[in-house]
Amino acid sequence: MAVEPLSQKEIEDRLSELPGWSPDGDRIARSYRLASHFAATAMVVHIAQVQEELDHHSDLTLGYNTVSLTVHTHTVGGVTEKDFALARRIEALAPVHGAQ
Ligand SMILES: C[C@H](O)[C@H](O)[C@H]1CNC2=NC(N)=NC(=O)C2=N1
Repeated sequence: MAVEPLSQKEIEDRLSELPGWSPDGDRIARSYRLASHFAATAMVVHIAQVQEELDHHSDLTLGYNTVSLTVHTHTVGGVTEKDFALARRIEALAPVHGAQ
């Protein structure tokens, strides 16, 4: 997969198709609210499985009933298609966990 940094317009276009995700400096970011701490923790484990599968990892914070994460591509120090591929996979698994 291409790992060239995306332009601001390319990032904005892709974010427009990912409700809840937003630009955050040289990253993209999303926060989820869940029904309990255990639900949030289970979602973190699921995200970790997907990240290992993709070999692409977010920086993630587990709160009482929240999961907050940012994603960027370390090797280029910016946002690439790999970040959006991970974001889409996280969006796809979020409903399983009742994440808002
Ligand atoms: C060696 C390993 O494939 C690389 O370090 C991977 C691991 N996970 C990664 N995750 C992210 N977000 N960016 C990377 O450049 C990256 N590189």
